[in-house]
Amino acid sequence: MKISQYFLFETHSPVLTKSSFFTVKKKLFNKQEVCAKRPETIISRKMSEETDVESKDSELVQRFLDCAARGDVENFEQLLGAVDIDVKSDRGWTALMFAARNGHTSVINILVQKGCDVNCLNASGQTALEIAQFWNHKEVASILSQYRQQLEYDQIHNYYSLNPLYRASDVRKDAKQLESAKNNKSAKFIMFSKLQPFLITSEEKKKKFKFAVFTLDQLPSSIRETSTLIFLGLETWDPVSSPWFAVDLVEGDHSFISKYYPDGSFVAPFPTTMQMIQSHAGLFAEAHSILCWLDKYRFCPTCGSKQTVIEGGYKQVCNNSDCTSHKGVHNTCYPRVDPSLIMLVLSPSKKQCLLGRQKRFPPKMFSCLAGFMEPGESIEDTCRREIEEESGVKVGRVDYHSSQPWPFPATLMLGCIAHARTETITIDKDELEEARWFSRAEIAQMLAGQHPDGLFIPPSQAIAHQLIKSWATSNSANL
Ligand SMILES: NC(=O)C1=CN([C@@H]2O[C@H](COP(=O)(O)OP(=O)(O)OC[C@H]3O[C@@H](n4cnc5c(N)ncnc54)[C@H](OP(=O)(O)O)[C@@H]3O)[C@@H](O)[C@H]2O)C=CC1
Ligand SMILES: [Mg+2]
Ligand SMILES: [Mg+2]
Ligand SMILES: [Mg+2]
Ligand SMILES: [Zn+2]
Repeated sequence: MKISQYFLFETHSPVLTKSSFFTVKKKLFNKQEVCAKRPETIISRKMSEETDVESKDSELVQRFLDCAARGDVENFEQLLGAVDIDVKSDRGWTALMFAARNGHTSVINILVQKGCDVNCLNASGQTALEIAQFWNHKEVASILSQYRQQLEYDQIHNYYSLNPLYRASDVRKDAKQLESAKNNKSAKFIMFSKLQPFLITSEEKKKKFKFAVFTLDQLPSSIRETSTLIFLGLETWDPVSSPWFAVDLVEGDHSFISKYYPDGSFVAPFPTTMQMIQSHAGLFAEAHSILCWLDKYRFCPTCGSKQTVIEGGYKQVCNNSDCTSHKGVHNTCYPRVDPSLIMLVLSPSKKQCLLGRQKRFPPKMFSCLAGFMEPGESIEDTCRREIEEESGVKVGRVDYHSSQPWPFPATLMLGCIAHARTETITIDKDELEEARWFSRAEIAQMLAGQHPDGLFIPPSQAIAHQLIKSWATSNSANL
């Protein structure tokens, strides 16, 4: 039997002595463990590698890389757009690396302007910059190092966070403005049914999905009366710019959809939305999180009464006028977000990083450790607690890296770099199947899809990938 301490609260206020909580000691009986399976959220390896595998096979890719290697600008430009700009050869070499190897400044300039990934690593852990430096192509090295410096000053934007809209909370809080936005001739509407988005294939970027966008005159008036319309925002800060709405379609006649977009379909959000054009992935994150909240919080969490949806789906007010949710910090009325930590743990020597495998991961995939923030915790506390719980490793300093909305349904991933004080690993078998330290060289092989045992990390759309990559590419010469 253990002796435990209890902190006392009375109607939400802590019972305090002069300087501390008033505590009582009480015998604690054996705690019953309650284990429930989390819903499957497998990051599909197939999705992550689909682009690579298909294009690797294609003759187009060979020609693209070959033109870059030979500095054949004319033919190279013709192939741009037909293949993924960062497509890799079998040894993990990109067009940028081939051009850097042979000092083709003109190809380098084109690739950089088109937004290629200058931080890619090949299977030997080299970036294009290091290849240019090794072969003494000074002009190429100078362009690449300037561009990398510029990137370091730019804000990091993770997938699902690039929402192009100005959210215009002033418009959604004003019933008159909201009504006129719904009737605005330039208004745009995207469709959901049972929390599934209606998507089409992008004409500009084949193999990518985007929303089918409807205009006001394409929308039957009955839809606007029967469905919930979520106000997503305005196209620009200008109040007369086009408003965007997500329509949650109720059961009924949806034939207008196939009339305009016969090739589109309602799809399961995960993992298909990982393959959207980035701006639409941002729209999806906003709309899907709100719709999931409206779907789950149908009654007032405080008193159980019915609620009324207002402010374009961004608020629900309790219909019971005596309900305490109307007073003070009425945070049950607004959409909820669950903060969660995801961290790349560096070994005390900084030469290795810690990755783990959850049972639900596809075979051979390793990722960063992650865990939900608990009430009353700081980011640093959550990070240290989750790492110690899951791996037994003790962490000292924690540095913030970047964040990512993870709209399944409304998690906010806070990405950190954690500095370990110890190395011994003892895994929590409920959470992880395996965890181990990886060297930079091994990470480079995984990033290039060249690990000898076929181990790999999540795709670039996941913040886990970005954390791992940013460590592997910073100072990659020390591999
Ligand atoms: N974007 C990315 O790159 C990655 C994202 N993630 C996401 O990070 C999140 C957290 O990771 P995970 O390792 O699962 O978390 P934890 O390490 O905290 O472990 C999961 C536990 O959290 C419980 N849980 C579920 N929802 C909540 C909540 N809202 N608040 C507190 N605890 C909760 C689960 O309970 P129960 O057993 O009752 O379900 C489960 O026991 C997940 O949403 C996951 O999908 C994870 C890795 C990579
Ligand atoms: Mg955990
Ligand atoms: Mg976890
Ligand atoms: Mg946890
Ligand atoms: Zn209520």
